[in-house]
Amino acid sequence: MSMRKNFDLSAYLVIGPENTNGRPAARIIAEAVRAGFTFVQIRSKTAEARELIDLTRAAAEIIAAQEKSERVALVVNDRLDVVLAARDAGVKVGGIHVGQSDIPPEICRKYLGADAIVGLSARTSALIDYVRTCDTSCVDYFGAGPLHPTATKPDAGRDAAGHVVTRTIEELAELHRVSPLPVVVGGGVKAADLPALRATGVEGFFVVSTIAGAAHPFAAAEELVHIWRSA
Ligand SMILES: Cc1ncc(COP(=O)(O)OP(=O)(O)O)c(N)n1
Ligand SMILES: Cc1nc(C(=O)O)sc1CCOP(=O)(O)O
Ligand SMILES: [Mg+2]
Repeated sequence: MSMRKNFDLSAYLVIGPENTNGRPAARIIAEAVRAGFTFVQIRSKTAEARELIDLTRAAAEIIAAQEKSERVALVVNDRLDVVLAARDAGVKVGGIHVGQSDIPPEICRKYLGADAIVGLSARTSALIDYVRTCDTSCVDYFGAGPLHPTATKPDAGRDAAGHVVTRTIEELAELHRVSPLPVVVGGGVKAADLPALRATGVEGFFVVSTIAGAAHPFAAAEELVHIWRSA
């Protein structure tokens, strides 16, 4: 079955080489997947294309080595060129995550095909109206945030006046109610946020630093997965 019909957003790792305090990103991906993370996004604002392709290949091999290729989705942030190059090299990469100012989802769909996963960051202003009315025909899920201000993405939630606007738990519950697509929420997410986030009904959480910056990434990942599953 194609991953597009079968992905699990519940525990979603976003990671790149600049997030790991000098440790290999591949090692942290391996630990998170072993701990039960269900979705991996390769995201780097500094790596060159070749480094991104290599990391995407390493992530796909890690997922396959744990016999989770049919259950753990792998996507690349922003870089349609990297997804295409990785696929051309035989790497099992499921799709792409794009934002409002990135390559349009319909172009991603056109080049990646019907089986690919295309994730879209929901617009931060007027979020609820946006997800209710936007064209979702070629999108598979929404990323929403930030739950808290975050140094990982200082522009997340920044409004025209330069203020960071975070999403409230009430807003996220409403977002879940009106969204035609599954929603994953991130931005400064920590273990203590998960029970309230789970109660909104959204399909999952995404994290960078709570795993990639942790002294013990496996333990951090296991804790998040356990809390989400038992909340
Ligand atoms: C799952 C998920 N949700 C939101 C984002 C943010 O995407 P975007 O707005 O395009 O910002 P960058 O990540 O490209 O800086 C995401 N990456 N993943
Ligand atoms: C990639 C990303 N997107 C966000 C959004 O709000 O759209 S916040 C974010 C970074 C999340 O990193 P951390 O878990 O370290 O806060
Ligand atoms: Mg983007």
